[in-house]
Amino acid sequence: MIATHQLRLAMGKRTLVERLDWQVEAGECWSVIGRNGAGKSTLLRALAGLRQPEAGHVSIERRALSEWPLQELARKRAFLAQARNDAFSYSVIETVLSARHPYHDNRYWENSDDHHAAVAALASMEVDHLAARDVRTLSGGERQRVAIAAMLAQDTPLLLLDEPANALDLAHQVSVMSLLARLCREQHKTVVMVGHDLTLAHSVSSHALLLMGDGRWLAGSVEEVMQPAVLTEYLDHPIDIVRHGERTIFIPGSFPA
Ligand SMILES: Nc1ncnc2c1ncn2[C@@H]1O[C@H](COP(=O)(O)OP(=O)(O)OP(=O)(O)O)[C@@H](O)[C@H]1O
Repeated sequence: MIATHQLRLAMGKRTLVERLDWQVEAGECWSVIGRNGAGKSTLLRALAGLRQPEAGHVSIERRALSEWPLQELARKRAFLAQARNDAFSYSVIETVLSARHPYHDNRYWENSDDHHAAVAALASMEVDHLAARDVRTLSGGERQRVAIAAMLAQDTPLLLLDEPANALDLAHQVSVMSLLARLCREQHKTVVMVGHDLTLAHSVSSHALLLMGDGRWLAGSVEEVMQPAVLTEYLDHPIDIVRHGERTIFIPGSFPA
């Protein structure tokens, strides 16, 4: 679905990712994990085609990003940024409808399919009751769920999400992450997301990409990669795991007295 080829990302003199050869197949759900500043958001922006890599390239369905016409690319991948800044007054439904623009070839207004997709996406995020509200009046968690709804309404096979659980209460963290896992399993969508909650990442992801922040990286299934010793090295802090029934819970190794 999406792949990187000898990708190099750097910020000034600092190398973040070096020679990343990575393949993500359709239906897989990947979590990108690493310390603050390791380069996770930078990588996600490069995958979305919003940032030029220092070397190498990204391809979607074996075609380099630079060869994709913008409108076709917008039907292929959706991107959830980490932060939002609403400068203007738009209603929630207008915000979600605007995500349908890649499907408007020769027209500038929406049809009933767009409305149906927008309302369904709002309902899946349990924010349909907020449809008429100005986005600037929403709480942080409500705004995040509207942004995810807009992404879902774009109806792309590839979803790139930077910290989707940000600002969400516990119940919504679980429901949003479960929805993403279900989209991969049942609709063969492909998800690449950045997150800091290891337990949540492990419970919904099929694969993980660890970034060290100095160029080094490790990619594989969650069983291979999310090992306490490996995470301890990549996160520079002791990580233990506790088994609870079927679940694996990740905890920081020690708290200072
Ligand atoms: N525009 C910029 N100018 C200078 N440095 C930048 C810029 N954007 C990002 N950086 C730096 O590049 C590094 C990687 O940033 P990035 O946002 O990709 O990290 P991250 O892994 O997503 O971190 P976090 O977990 O804190 O969100 C950081 O050290 C950051 O300070």
